[in-house]
Amino acid sequence: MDNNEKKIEQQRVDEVVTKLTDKIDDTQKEYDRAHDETKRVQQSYSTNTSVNYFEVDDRIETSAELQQQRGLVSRLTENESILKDQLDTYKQLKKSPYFGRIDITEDDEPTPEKLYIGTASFQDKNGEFLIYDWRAPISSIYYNGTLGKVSYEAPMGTQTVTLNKKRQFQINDSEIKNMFDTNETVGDELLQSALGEQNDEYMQNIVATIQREQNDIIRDTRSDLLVVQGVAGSGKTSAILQRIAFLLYHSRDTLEADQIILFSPNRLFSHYISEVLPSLGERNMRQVTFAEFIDNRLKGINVQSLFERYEIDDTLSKTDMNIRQEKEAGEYMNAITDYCDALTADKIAFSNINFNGEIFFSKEEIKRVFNQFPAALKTADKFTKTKNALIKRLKRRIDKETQADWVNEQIDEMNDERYHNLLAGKRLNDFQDESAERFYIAKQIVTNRLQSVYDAIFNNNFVDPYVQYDAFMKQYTAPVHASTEEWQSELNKFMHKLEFHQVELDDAAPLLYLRDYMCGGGQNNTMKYLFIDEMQDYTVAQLKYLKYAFPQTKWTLLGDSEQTLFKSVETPKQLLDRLNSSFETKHSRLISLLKSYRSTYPITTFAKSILPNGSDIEAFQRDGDLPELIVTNDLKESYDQLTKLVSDQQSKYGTVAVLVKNVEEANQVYEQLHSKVDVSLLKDADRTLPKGVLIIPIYLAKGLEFDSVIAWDISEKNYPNSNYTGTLYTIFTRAMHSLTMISVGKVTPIISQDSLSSSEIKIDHTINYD
Ligand SMILES: Nc1ncnc2c1ncn2[C@@H]1O[C@H](COP(=O)(O)OP(=O)(O)OP(=O)(O)O)[C@@H](O)[C@H]1O
Repeated sequence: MDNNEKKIEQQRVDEVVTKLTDKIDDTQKEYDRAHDETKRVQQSYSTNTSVNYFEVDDRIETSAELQQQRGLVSRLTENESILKDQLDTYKQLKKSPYFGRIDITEDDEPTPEKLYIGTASFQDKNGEFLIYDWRAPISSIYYNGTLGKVSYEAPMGTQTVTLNKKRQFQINDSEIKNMFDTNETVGDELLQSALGEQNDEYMQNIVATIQREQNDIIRDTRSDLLVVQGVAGSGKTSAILQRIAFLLYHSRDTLEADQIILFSPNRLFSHYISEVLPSLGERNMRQVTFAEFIDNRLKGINVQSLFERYEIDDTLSKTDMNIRQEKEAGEYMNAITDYCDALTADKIAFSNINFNGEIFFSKEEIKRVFNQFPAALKTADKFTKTKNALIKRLKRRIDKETQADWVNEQIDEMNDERYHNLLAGKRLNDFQDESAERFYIAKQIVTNRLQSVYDAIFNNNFVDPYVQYDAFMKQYTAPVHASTEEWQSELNKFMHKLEFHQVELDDAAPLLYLRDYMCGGGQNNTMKYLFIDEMQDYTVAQLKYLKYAFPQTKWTLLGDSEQTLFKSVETPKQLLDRLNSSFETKHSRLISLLKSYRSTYPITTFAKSILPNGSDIEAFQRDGDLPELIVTNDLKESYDQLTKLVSDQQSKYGTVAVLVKNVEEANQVYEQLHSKVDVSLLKDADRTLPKGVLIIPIYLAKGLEFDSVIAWDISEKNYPNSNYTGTLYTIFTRAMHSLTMISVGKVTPIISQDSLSSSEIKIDHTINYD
């Protein structure tokens, strides 16, 4: 591209930057004013709270006034935070105002228009768009269209225009570093440069280089079940995050970030992706791991985590596996639905509601209440009616208790501040006389005291879900995958573990479903979108429970069936069949991503060579060193090699990870290394990635990436058969620029002669196949 053209573009960048600078100054002033105002109101608020409360009228008036002031403060704070967000956006734009330009002509408008596309929109004083937000309807042309006639979806329907030019920019610190004209979705040059960079603690946004098939995922607003099967490094996680940013923009009047929930594979991952949405000017969605979600709903019980389960997977018997399969299937959940629907009062495990060590509502009383409702009602409806009836009874007992001596004593001894707090929200005219006010205060005191009884009713704590689940299992006959005796011993195991407050992961979703479905609770109707990353790690039973728990959400599921850990790899078709049979949706869509962007060409080519269907995977053309395999004679030699390797890689790359099979191996490697080189051992509870070389069990590294990966001990002993193909594939594909493998003795058969002949790697010791 000629220099003159670049000069003209730089001039435009300069003009936009000048306007942005003015805008930043104005917004800063506005922000300072807003900040002062908030401070002023807050100060007067705290002066007001110190007025005296001796007179009844004063007390109530003060309370009403304080309510008003609280409202004002919260409005001002909100305004301040909007201005702060705007300031941040303008400052970010100033560094890099845009990354794309499209020249278009509309059919009825002969003069071409130049539109510039960036991470947020920016208008000048006359309302003219100097930058279009990448999520604006017209910006989709940038990602989708090749030159010529193109169409895009706008609020008023499909629009068609002619795309005359597409230009890409790399602008750093207000200066154009590179620019290209292209006819492709987003040309290779920019992508090469983005992917060639070294990794840091946080994932980056990819809005400047979104690829066409990723754009389909990001901009889909029709599907209520969107399933993305994407190979390792194909941008699934990136696509979800940009999709969330897109949805927040597209439905900005009706959708808030906290109505979106993402189930992420582990806590490190949550931290890793935490900067993407803020870098696009959006708030983060809610994020939770499945284990956290379960723990929250089964308080007081220690639910086995997926990670704990991985650790013992090797030791399980065939029977254990069969039973697990039984409980993970959709049919098991269907059986629970049928069981709950048919429950009668005498089959329900009611329990007493206690207060202060004494029975407040006995289980017999609760059962009688339950039994008075028509048999034809659904079990959950009977539960709701029972709850309402119990709450009525509780209220009657509260009213009676207000006359008790202890209550009168408390009121007489109460200090002004507490009295005032109990009156919060009340106005002067709300009470006829002082005794009405005293009754109100007494009621507050008793209600507070009996809060735990109310909570017990509200949370359905008058039924024992564990006993009920046990009863369900007892009557559950003819398991498909296990014999009657095996099933019986499973029942004993469940109750035995429960004594120690433990529940296995396979039981968690069925148990929760039984509890919630039976009582009609545990549903969140405010959540509008649900995302699951690494969907291959979820069982159908778990997905069904989530479907029950979030009934109003649209679903986006992303995963890679090849990255299944510690079990044999399932084909995408099998995975999909499982999903399709448990989701009854109107608009479902499957998108496959076959191109892998994360790793260099040699690494992807090698990684895919170990998969049975690896040839479908397309490696992005990015140069790099060949993966290296070091085969040693014994453990000592391996540790020596590893120590050398760690120091060497550390000097070359920002992030280096030694990926191992499990915690035991991680501990052993750490023991050997930590006195010689700077290494950190990562555990399940860790939320952030420390600097230096990391030793990580593979299940904690899911979804993450590192400049350099050292795959520890990929020997036959450690990875004996194809059950581990997914595990090794996941390890290899965490590497962006460098992959080194160490094998203590004979190499795993997963790296077969065939796989070696279809890819190129550097081997420092002959592999012996016999
Ligand atoms: N269009 C793109 N432009 C720039 N970088 C991209 C693009 N698509 C993917 N990448 C990069 O490729 C890497 C892999 O992306 P991501 O983690 O989203 O893939 P994934 O499919 O979730 O991977 P995995 O399943 O292996 O965890 C990231 O570094 C991401 O930034």
